[in-house]
Amino acid sequence: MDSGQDLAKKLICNGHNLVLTGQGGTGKTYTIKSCFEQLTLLGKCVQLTCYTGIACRQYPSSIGATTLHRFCGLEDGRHNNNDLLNLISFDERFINTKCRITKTDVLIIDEVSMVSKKIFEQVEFICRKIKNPALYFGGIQVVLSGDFFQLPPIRDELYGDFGHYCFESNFFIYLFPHRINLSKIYRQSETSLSNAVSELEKGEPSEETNQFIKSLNRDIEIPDGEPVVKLFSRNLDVDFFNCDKLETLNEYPLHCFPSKDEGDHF
Ligand SMILES: Nc1ncnc2c1ncn2[C@@H]1O[C@H](COP(=O)(O)OP(=O)(O)OP(=O)(O)O)[C@@H](O)[C@H]1O
Repeated sequence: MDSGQDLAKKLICNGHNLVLTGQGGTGKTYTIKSCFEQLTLLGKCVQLTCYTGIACRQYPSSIGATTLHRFCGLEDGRHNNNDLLNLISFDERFINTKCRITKTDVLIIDEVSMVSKKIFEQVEFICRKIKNPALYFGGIQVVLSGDFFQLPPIRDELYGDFGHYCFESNFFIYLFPHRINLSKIYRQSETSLSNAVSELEKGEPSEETNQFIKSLNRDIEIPDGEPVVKLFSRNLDVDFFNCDKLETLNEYPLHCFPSKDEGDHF
């Protein structure tokens, strides 16, 4: 571990709240995994959560990472604080949520840049009311990990979420006096690329970065009829494209494969 990672681990394993940030590839996940192991050895009940299900998969199944929404029973964000508290306190469908929160000593929230102020404050409220009303987060130690230059919170105005960052919350500074930004990039050694990413995410590309990007400009030759991967930023465009492609396959019979998902409701 480098000195930043080592300091982060020491703070976390000594019971401090921490915000761990750093560009992609600086070893945030690596550090969190190591802390998880150490905290578990110390007999702590650690809940590792991510904003998305996909990010949960980067952790081994033995860690049992879940989404933050699942951890706290947030469902799709429709409940206000008191309604959600009532559900978790008295509705038997939320019994697992209540048990999870009650037994948690340490809550790790990965991909924290995507957690909105509204979600952050709702998780704090629920943990406090369920576990210990006298303490923020009910006394649960909280570790936040992520890169605020990556994906921001998603607005959901229907349910009163205006997409503010969690650090805009009034009690954020008070709760997280310790913040470590990891800076050594392990994932790749091409410095021109990592410098470019670092400068572009701040919106301040240097002359070298501009030159580097220009040097990548080239015509891409795609041989006729070769399949190429298309990327779209909206599901609607994906659906249109896929429909179009499916229609060109009409010489093949169309099969439907019905499926039924089963499992815990929450
Ligand atoms: N101290 C270290 N020594 C050796 N390898 C390391 C160290 N720290 C991180 N790595 C390796 O570097 C790679 C990137 O680390 P990791 O995935 O933890 O970065 P990250 O900051 O979580 O990235 P992202 O934000 O993209 O998720 C991994 O293969 C990891 O094993």
